[in-house]
Amino acid sequence: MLYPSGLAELVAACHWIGAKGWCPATGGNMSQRLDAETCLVTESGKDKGSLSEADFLTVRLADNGVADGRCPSAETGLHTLIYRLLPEAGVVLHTHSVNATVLSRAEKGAALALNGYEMQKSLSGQQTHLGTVQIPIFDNDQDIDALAMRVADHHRRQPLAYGFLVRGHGLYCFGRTVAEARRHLDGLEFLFQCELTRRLLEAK
Ligand SMILES: CSCCC(=O)C(=O)COP(=O)(O)O
Ligand SMILES: [Zn+2]
Repeated sequence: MLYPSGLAELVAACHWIGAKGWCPATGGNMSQRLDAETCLVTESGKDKGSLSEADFLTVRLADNGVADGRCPSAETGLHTLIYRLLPEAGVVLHTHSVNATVLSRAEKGAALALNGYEMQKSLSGQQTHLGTVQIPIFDNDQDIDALAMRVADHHRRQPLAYGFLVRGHGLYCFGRTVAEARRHLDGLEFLFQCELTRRLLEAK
């Protein structure tokens, strides 16, 4: 297979994510849009911190179909949903960090509200710490189609930006490019760490 030029950058981002400890065991999955109809998605069950370009499979956005009989991520339906809903999305990163996993359970509401942090400006379009960034939280579900339907319903009422949490599971985040998705992931993970620490300190 001829790999697209941007894929090396995504593989490097996966290695960085692995080094950060945000994809323990075989957790997490990553993807990159190829065009209006297809994307590349990581093969299921791999260690996402030590991927190579050969570990990405071409998947159809319309029906999650794969040409060569290999098995893409069990959560492929969430990646393809994001590309269908957001034509500007070019890269999706899904991680299982401790902070995203714990905070998504500690917050019982339907969204995590982040405000007062300078690092909110790591998210495209955010210009001040005075605004509130709402990261939606969806209850986890082993039925990815059902989870994807809830995400799609939410998007129709309130368009997704940056990403969303899945309760007790992890973070999905996205960007137009690898660099933007990576900045969003780094920024959100920093904000999760701050918010979790703040809640712990203020609970005393
Ligand atoms: C131990 S990981 C459980 C499945 C999961 O949530 C995940 O992100 C990895 O699934 P994949 O099929 O993409 O390897
Ligand atoms: Zn997962």
